[in-house]
Amino acid sequence: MKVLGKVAVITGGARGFGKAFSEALLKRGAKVCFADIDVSGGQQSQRELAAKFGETSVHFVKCDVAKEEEFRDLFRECLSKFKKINIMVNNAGILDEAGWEKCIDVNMTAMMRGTYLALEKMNPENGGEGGTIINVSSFAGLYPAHFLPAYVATKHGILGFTRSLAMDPLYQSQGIQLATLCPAFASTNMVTDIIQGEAGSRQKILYPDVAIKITENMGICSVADITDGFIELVEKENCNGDVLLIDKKNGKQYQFVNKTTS
Ligand SMILES: NC(=O)C1=CN([C@@H]2O[C@H](COP(=O)(O)OP(=O)(O)OC[C@H]3O[C@@H](n4cnc5c(N)ncnc54)[C@H](O)[C@@H]3O)[C@@H](O)[C@H]2O)C=CC1
Ligand SMILES: CCCCCC(=O)/C=C/C=C\C/C=C\C/C=C\CCCC(=O)O
Repeated sequence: MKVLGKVAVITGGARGFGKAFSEALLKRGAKVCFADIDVSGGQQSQRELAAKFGETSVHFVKCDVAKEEEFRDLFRECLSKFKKINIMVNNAGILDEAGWEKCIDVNMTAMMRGTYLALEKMNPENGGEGGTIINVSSFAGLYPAHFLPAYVATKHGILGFTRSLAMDPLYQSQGIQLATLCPAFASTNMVTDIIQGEAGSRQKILYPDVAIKITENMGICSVADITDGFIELVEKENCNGDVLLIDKKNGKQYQFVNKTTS
C-alpha cells in the first residue's frame, strides 16, 4: 500500500513499538490516530509527534482496548476527525503471567475486536476503501516458552486468527489484507523494565533466570529493526497472509510462505 494520504489507527501508541510505528507512518505522509490506556504518556507522544508532523496529522485517543465501548469510540473519533481508516494496527499488548486473564483480554480479545471493527469500517459497502490490518504477535506466536505460557497462548492465537481471516475470499474481494508481525525480544519497556528490575516487572514472568539466558542467546532487537519490518509489510503491494518474524541474529524472515492449506 502507498502510505501517503492514508489514515491509520494504532493501539498502544503512547510508547514502544506503537509510538515508533506511528512516527514511521507520519514520516511517510499518513495521518495517525493512536490510542492508549496511558493518558499522560499518550499526551506526551501527541505533543512530540504534533511538533514534528503538525497538529492536524496526529490525534491521541484515551482508550482501554479491553473495554468494548472505548474501542468503538476510538473508531468513531478517528472517522469523525480523519473521515476514513486505511490501516489498522492492533499493537497494544501486555505481559502478565500472574494476571493471565487480563493478558487474554488485552492481547487476544481486544485484538479480535479491533480487527472486526476495522473490517467493518474498511468494507466498501460501508463506505470504506479496503485497507491493511497488521496484528502484532511475537516470536512467542510461533514457538513455545515455558516462562511465558499465557502470553505465548495469546500470541499463537493472534497468528491463527489473522492467518485464517486472510484466507477469506470475502475480505480479499473487499480489498482488505491482513498480516502478522512477529518480533523477537526488542528494547521497549516490556523487556527493559524486566532486565532493569523495575518494581513488579519480574513477577510478570516465570523463571526469570531462564528468560535472561534466552535473551542473551537470541539478542535484543532495536525498535528501529522492528519498525523497518512493520513498514515493509504495510508498503508491500500484497502482504495478505504474511507472517513476518524478526530477530536479532537472522533479521526479517517470512514464515509459512505457502500461505494457505489448499
Ligand atoms: N518488546 C518486545 O520484545 C516484544 C513486544 N511484542 C508485542 O509488541 C506490542 C507492543 O509492545 P511494546 O511496545 O514492546 O510494549 P510497551 O509496554 O512498551 O508498550 C505497550 C503499550 O500498550 C499500552 N497498553 C497496554 N494495555 C493497554 C490497553 N488495555 N489499552 C490500550 N493500550 C494499552 C501501554 O500503555 C503501552 O503504551 C505488544 O503486543 C507486545 O506483546 C512482541 C514481540 C516482542
Ligand atoms: C522467546 C519469547 C520471545 C518473546 C518476546 C516477546 O514477545 C516479549 C517479551 C517480553 C519480555 C521478555 C521477558 C523476559 C526476558 C527479559 C528479561 C529477563 C531478565 C530476568 C533477570 O533476572 O534479569
